[in-house]
Amino acid sequence: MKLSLQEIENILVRFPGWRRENEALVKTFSFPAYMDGVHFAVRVAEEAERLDHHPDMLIGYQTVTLTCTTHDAGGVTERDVALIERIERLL
Ligand SMILES: C[C@H](O)[C@H](O)[C@H]1CNC2=NC(N)=NC(=O)C2=N1
Repeated sequence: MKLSLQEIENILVRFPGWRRENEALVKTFSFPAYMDGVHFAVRVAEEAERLDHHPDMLIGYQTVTLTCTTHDAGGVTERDVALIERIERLL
């Protein structure tokens, strides 16, 4: 079930750097080099497979931007929160 705007705001307090953009949770991660971001993206992909919940990933030169939304629900759900929790633990 989609979380309300208020629920999302309350959750975001626990996750520095994450923001809400429309119907998604978004964060841009910075890395010293391009391949560091690529390796991070692979680890995120492995975690996503474990959870069966998959973020959109944009790999930049020294950044990776993750966009987490639940397509089936058309917005942010607890599945996205579980995913960003796991992603933060990868760092
Ligand atoms: C059957 C399977 O659980 C669903 O198709 C999953 C897979 N990964 C997914 N990932 C995301 N981001 N949103 C979804 O709705 C979604 N659905």
